[in-house]
Formats: sequence, C-alpha cells, structure tokens
Amino acid sequence: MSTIFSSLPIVDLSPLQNTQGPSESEVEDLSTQLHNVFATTGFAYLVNTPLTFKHADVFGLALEFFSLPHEEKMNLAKKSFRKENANTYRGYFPTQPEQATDNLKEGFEIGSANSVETRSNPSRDARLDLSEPNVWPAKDSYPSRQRLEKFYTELQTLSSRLLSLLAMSLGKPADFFDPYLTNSLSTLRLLHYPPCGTTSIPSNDTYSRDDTTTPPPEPSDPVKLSCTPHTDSGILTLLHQDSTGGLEVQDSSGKWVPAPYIPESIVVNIGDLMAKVSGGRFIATMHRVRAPPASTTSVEKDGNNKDEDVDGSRTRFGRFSVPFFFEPGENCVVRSVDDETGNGLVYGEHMRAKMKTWVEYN
Ligand SMILES: O=C(O)CCC(=O)C(=O)O
Ligand SMILES: [Fe+2]
Repeated sequence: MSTIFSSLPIVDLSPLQNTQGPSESEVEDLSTQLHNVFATTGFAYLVNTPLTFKHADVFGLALEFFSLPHEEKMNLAKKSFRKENANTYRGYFPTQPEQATDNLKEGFEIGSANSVETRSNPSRDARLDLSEPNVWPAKDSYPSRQRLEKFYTELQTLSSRLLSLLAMSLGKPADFFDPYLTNSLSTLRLLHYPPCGTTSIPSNDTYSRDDTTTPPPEPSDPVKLSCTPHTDSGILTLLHQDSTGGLEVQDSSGKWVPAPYIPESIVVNIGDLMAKVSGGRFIATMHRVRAPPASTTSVEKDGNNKDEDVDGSRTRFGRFSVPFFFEPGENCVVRSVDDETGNGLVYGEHMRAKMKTWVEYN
C-alpha cells in the first residue's frame, strides 16, 4: 500500500541529459530519489528527461494515427475485433461502448521493431502471440511510422536506465536486471479517450494491461471514468498525458489524488511485476482516468487544449495519452531480489493468465 499524499513528487532527470553520463554522486542521488518515490507514492513526474521527443511530437503522432478513417484503423484491429485479421496482440482496438462505458477509449499498440519469435511452443497458444510483429497503416496514410519506432527505442533506453538505478537502490549491480530485457515485450500504446458526456455504467470490465483487482465502483461516487481503477502489470510505465487532465492516483487512505498535466513531464509508475521483484519495497499504485467532459476542447500538437485542432477544423478530440509499458521478455524468469534461488515466475505465462481477465481477449 502507498502512503498518504496530496500530490506526486517530481524527479529531475537532468543528470541523464549529460552526454558524458551522470557523475557517481548524481547516480547515487537519482537512485535514492527513485527508490524513495517508488516506496511511497509509487508514482512520480519525471522532468528534464533525455528524450528527444517533445509533447508536441508525441501528441502529434497520436493525433495523426487517430485521425485515420475508421476503416483504415479497423484493418489493423486485433483478431478479437476483426476475425479475418492475423494479429492477436499488437495493433488497434476500437472503443467498446457496449462493453464498458467507463473504459471508453481506442488504442494502437506496438512492440519492438526488432521483435523475434519467443514463444517456446508456437502451436500451443496460437490465439495469442506476444512476440508477433507490429502492424502498420499504409505508408502514405501514416508517414510517422519510423518516428514512432524511434520513440519506442528512446523509451526503452530511458526505462532501462531507470531500471539500473533501481537495481542499485536495491543493493544490486547496475546491470542486475539486464537478463530481464532479452527480447523485451515492452508496449508503446497510443490512447484516445473520446469526449464523453454520457452516464457511466458501472462495470468490472477492463481493457488495460492491468491487475485483476478492479474494485467495485463506490456507490456514492458519481465520477465518470474512461479508464477503471487498476495497477499496471509490468516493470515500469512511462506515461505521456496531454493537458486535458483526469489521471488520478490512489493513496493509502483510498483518496483519489489528481495527477494534473505538467508541461514536458512524463508520469512514471511501478507495475505489479516490479513490486514483486523489489520484494514489496516498491508499490504498484492504483490509478484511474476521469472521462474527458463533453465540452473538452481538442488538443493541439503541443499538448495544450485549444478550440481549434491542428488543421483548424475544430474537431473535438477528447484526451490523448501515450503510456509505454516496460516489460521483460516472454521467457524471463522473474524473482524477488530477496529470493534469488526460489522458484520464479515465467513472465509470458504470467501475462497470458492476466490477459484472460482483459475484455478484448475473451
Ligand atoms: O491515460 C492515462 O493517463 C493512463 C492510462 C493507463 O493507466 C493505462 O493504460 O494503463
Ligand atoms: Fe495504467
């Protein structure tokens, strides 16, 4: 359980921007800071990151994708949404208002551009291929494919650096978790929450890379959600959110604490897996997203809401966010740092079990 808090801490990553690399004392300091935030709130803002992508770039990539015609997006839909498609894990998922109006979002997910087949027995579960290649719109309709692939690579590199700082903070060598990252299954997800003025229907359905522990909605809580309460499943999540607001994080008293937009920041949080690996020292904190109100204006490419969208058509977009789920390889054996000799958990199996609870795979 997290502690009681009223806002999320901010961690300044400027030492990682230095091309010479951070000094020894900066490494120590960052490692301690990250340990402290993940052991208390489980969530933080990262500022002055070494990413070359600005918010304007990131939300421009999302806007470009979600502005594609519906049919073109559906050509990339996962098999569970369009049975003639071959992709089971990567690709597009449409909004499902009939399933869960408190989870109203469309998304597009990619893995590594260099994904290699890692299923130990491909025929065993052809229904779900965690290491399948990405699917893409035609080049003309989505010219930014390479940009998105580059963004993925930068996020993977930044996450790996954070993980080595966490390894040190747990008394391990900086490269302790490197074997986890062989054929890493990290996912970059573009998310679009349409503006929603409709009444939320309480539902336990979730589409999220999240825990199964979605609590029932509080009866007296009139909050309309676009993403139900959950914890993330992997190592870390690095989230870009636009200025719409709506992300909330639960503290140990059960209170929902807003995590408002901070320009050019990334929100980072611990996933279930890292909570386990840390021997419970780090916390995978519950979070949720409030539905963007019907009056929400569109988002401009710089992440700031404006009445006009980038081509001036006054389309009302709702909210964009871009989580990056940092995950180990499918065959990675995951163990607590306190229990290096004990039985581990094979990550791919853990994921498959968890996904049976996700609405789009049922
Ligand atoms: O959109 C957001 O701000 C958060 C999304 C999220 O928590 C998730 O996709 O796991
Ligand atoms: Fe999440």
